[in-house]
Amino acid sequence: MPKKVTPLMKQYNAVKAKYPDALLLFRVGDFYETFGSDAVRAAGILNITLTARNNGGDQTELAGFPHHALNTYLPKLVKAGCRVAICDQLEDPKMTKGIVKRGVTELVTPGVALSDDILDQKKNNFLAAVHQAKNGLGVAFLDISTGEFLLGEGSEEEIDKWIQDMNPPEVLVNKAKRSHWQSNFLGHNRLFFLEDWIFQSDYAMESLNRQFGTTNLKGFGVEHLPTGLIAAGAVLHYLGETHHTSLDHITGITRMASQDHVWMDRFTLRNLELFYSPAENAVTLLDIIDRTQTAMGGRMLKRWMAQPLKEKTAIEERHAVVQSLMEQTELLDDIQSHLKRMGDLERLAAKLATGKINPRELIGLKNSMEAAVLLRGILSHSEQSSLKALAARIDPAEALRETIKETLNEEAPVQLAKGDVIATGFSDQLDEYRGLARGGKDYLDQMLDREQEATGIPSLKIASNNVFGYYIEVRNTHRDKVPEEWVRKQTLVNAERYITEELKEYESKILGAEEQIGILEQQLYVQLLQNLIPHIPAVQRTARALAQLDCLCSFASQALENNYCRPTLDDSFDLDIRQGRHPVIERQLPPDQPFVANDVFLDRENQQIIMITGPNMSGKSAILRQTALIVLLAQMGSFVPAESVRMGVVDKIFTRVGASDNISMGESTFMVEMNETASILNNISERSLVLLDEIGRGTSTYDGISIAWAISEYLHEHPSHAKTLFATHYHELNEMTETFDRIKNYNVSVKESPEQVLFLRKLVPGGSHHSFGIHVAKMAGMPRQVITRANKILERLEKSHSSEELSDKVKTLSEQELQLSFIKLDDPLLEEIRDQILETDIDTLTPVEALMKLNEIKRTLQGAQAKKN
Ligand SMILES: Nc1ncnc2c1ncn2[C@@H]1O[C@H](COP(=O)(O)OP(=O)(O)OP(=O)(O)O)[C@@H](O)[C@H]1O
Repeated sequence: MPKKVTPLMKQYNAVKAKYPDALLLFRVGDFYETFGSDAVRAAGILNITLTARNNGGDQTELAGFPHHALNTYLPKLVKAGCRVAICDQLEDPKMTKGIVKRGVTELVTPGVALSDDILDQKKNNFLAAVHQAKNGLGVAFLDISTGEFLLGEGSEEEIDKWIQDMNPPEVLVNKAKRSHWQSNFLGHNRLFFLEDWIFQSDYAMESLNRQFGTTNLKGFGVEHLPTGLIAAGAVLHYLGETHHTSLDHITGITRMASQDHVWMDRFTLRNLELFYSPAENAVTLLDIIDRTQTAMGGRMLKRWMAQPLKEKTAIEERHAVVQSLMEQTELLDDIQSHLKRMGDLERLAAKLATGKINPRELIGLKNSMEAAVLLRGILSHSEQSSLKALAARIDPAEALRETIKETLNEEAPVQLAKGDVIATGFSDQLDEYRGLARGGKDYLDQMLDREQEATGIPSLKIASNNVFGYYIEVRNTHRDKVPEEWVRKQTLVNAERYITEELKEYESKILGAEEQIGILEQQLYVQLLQNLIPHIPAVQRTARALAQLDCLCSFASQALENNYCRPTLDDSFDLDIRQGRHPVIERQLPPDQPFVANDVFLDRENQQIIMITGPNMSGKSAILRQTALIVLLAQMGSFVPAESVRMGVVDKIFTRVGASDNISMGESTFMVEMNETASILNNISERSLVLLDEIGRGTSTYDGISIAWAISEYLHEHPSHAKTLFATHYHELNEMTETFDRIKNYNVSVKESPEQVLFLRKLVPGGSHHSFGIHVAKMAGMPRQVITRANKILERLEKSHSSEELSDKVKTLSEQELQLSFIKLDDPLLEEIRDQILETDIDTLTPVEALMKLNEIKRTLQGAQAKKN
C-alpha cells in the first residue's frame, strides 16, 4: 500500500526540497517545527526534546519550539554553524480554509547575520567569496551588518592571508570546482558552493551596478580587478538567495591591496598572538592595547593591527595625533566620554537599511549623532591639523536628527507594537484617535460613578478581558440590585459580569480607536524609515571618522597608562630599540617581578643577524616577539613600550617557531617547520624583519644544527640583508660569527651557582657555552634522582668524543668555502645579456626575430660555459 503523506508534510517536503542545505524551521500554529535529520540536529544544538510523529506509516523525528522563542534559539543554531531557513505562514490561518500558504521569508547563515544575538560587537562578520580565473585569484568580503564591502586580487598566499585577517564564517566558491577548493588552502574554512553560472563577469557587473546605482565602477577604482569583481558579484547573488534585498547601506566597494600594508603571513599572525591565541584564556596583544570606547572603533583597531601601514608620512600622521592627545589629557577625556555614549553607528545604519531597526534604536541613533556633533565642535577648535580634518569628516546629518526628533517619542519602547512610538503632535489623525481612546477611558470612569449612584452598589467594577470584552462586575451580595436591562455575560463564583448598551457602544469606539492607533503608528514608522534611508551614507561616513578617532584616543590612553614612547621613523634600514619591553608580558608579571627591558640593534651593514643563545626560560622568545610587536605597534600608528625607538619602515615581518610547538597540527611537525621557513626565504626583502625561534629543534641535533646553520648562512648571503633575530639552543651556531661578518652573538644572561640558575633576562653581547636544560628540569620539580642522574650523563657525554667532534666539525664548516651562491648583479655575463635585452624593442619585434634573439642569448651562455670548462 502506498504511504499516505499528510498535506502538511507534502507542503513541508516541497519547501525543504528548495533548501536542502539549510535547517528548515517550519511554522505550524504557534510553533516552529523541524523534521527528520533537521530535528535531530536542532534537538542536539538547542537541547530541546526530540519526539517522533507518525507520517503515513513512517516515524519522522520532530523537534520544535514556540514561535516567540525564535530570538533565543535562532542565534544558537547560527552560531553552531547552521544555515537556517525560516518558513512562515503567509496568510492568516483564521481566514483560510484548508492548508495555510507557507514560504521561506529569510535564510539566516553564519556569514549573513544582522542580529545582535549572533554578532560580536567588536568583530566584523564577513561573508567571503573566492573566485579562481585562468590568470589568478579574486576575493570579496562583505559585512552586511556594517555595509563594508571589499575586494582584492592576489596570489594564493595573499588571499589566504586576507581570509585569516577577516576570518569569515562562510566562504562562497564555485560548485564546479568543489574538489579543488576542498583540497587547497581554503579547505579548512566553512565553504558554501554556488552554481557555476553565478561566477560570470557580466552578471557580476550588472549586480554591482544595480546595487550601487551606477553605470560603471570607475568611481571605486576596482574596474581593473575582474576576478575580484566576479567574487563580489557572487556575494551579492548570495544575499538575494538568502532573501536579503533591502541593502541601501551597501553603497560602494573598496579595493584591498596587500602592497599598502606590512606583510605578515598566517604563521606570523599566529605566532605573535595578535588577536588570536590557541592557548585557552591567553591574553592577546589586542586585549592589552584595546582602549576603544565604541564597537566600530574596536573593529577598526583589529583591522589596523592586521594591516599595519608602510607609508612613513601616514604613520607619522597618526603618531602626531596621539602625541597631541597625550599632551591635552582633558581633551582626551572629553572626547572619550562622548565616544562612550555612542551607539554602534555602522550597525545601526545597516539595521535602518534592512528595516530591522527598532524605535528605541532609532532614538539611540539620533542621540549618537548628537554626540557626534558635539565632538565635531570640540575637534574643530583643535590646533592639530589631523584632528581638525577628522572633525570635517563628521557629518552633522541635521535632517536625520530633526526628522527622528519630531517623529518619535523620546521614550519610545523597543517594540513598535507596544504603542506610544510616534510623538504627540506629529500626526493630527493619530492624536485624534489617541484622544478618543483616552477620553473613552475617562468616560468609563464617569459611567462607573453614575451606575454606582443609580444602583446603590458601592463595589461595582468596570474592566475588560480578551474573551468577553468590557463588562460591569457585581459581587453576588448585590446581585438583586442589578437593573433588568443589564445583560449577563459571565458568572463567576462570587460575582456576575454584565454588559449594558452604553458600555457596548463605548467599547467598540475605544477598541476601534486603539486598532487605528496601532495601524497608523506602524505606517508612520515605516514611512520614517523610508525618509531616513537617504541619510545612511552620512551616518556611515561619520562612523568611520569616529572609529578612527577612537583608535587614536585608545593609543593615547594606552601610551599614557603604560609609559610608551613615540617611535622615530627615518629612511634608514636600521632598527634601534632602547630599553624595549614586551607589551603583553610586562602587564602580566606579578608586582614583585619587574619586567627587564632590553636594547636591540639591527642594521644591514654590521649587525644584520643576531644569534641569541641562552637557557630555556631565560627570555629568548620574549625578546624576539617584543621586537616584532614594537615594530608592528609603531607602524599601526601607536606609541611603543620602550625608552626610545628609531627605525626605518619595515615591509614584511616573518616569525617562525620551532616545530615542537606545533604538534597539534597533525602533519609531520618538522615538515611544517621547514615549509614555513621555506616561505620566508623565498619572500624576504631588504626591509623585512625575520624572527626565527629555535628553528631546527624539531629534528636530531645534527640535522637541526645543519639546517639552522644553512638558513642563517642563506639570510646572511642573500642580497636583501634582511634583519634577523635567531634564538637557538645550539651554542654551536656561535661559531658562525667567525666567518660571517654581519652575524653577531648575544645571550640572555643568567647567574649560575652550583645550586641554581638565576635569570637576569638581560640581552648581552657574546655567545653562551652550554644549555641549561637540566637546571630548568630541576626548577620544574623533577625528582632529585632524575636530576642527579641527568647531570652525570651530561658530564659523561661532554667528556666523550661525540660532543667535541660536533664542535670541531662545526668549526671546520666556517673554514670551508661557502656553498651558497647568489647571482651577483654585477656578473659580466648577466650584464651582457641584460644589454642584449634592453636594446631590443619588443613592441616591433616579429616572432622570427624574437626566436633569433633568444638564440643569440643562448649562444652567449654557451660561449661562457665553454670558457669555464
Ligand atoms: N625581560 C623579561 N622580564 C621579566 N620576565 C621575563 C622577561 N622575558 C621573559 N620573562 C618571563 O620568562 C618566561 C620565559 O620566557 P621565554 O619564553 O621568552 O623564554 P625562552 O628563553 O624562549 O625559553 P625556551 O627556550 O624554553 O622557549 C616568560 O613567560 C616570562 O614570564
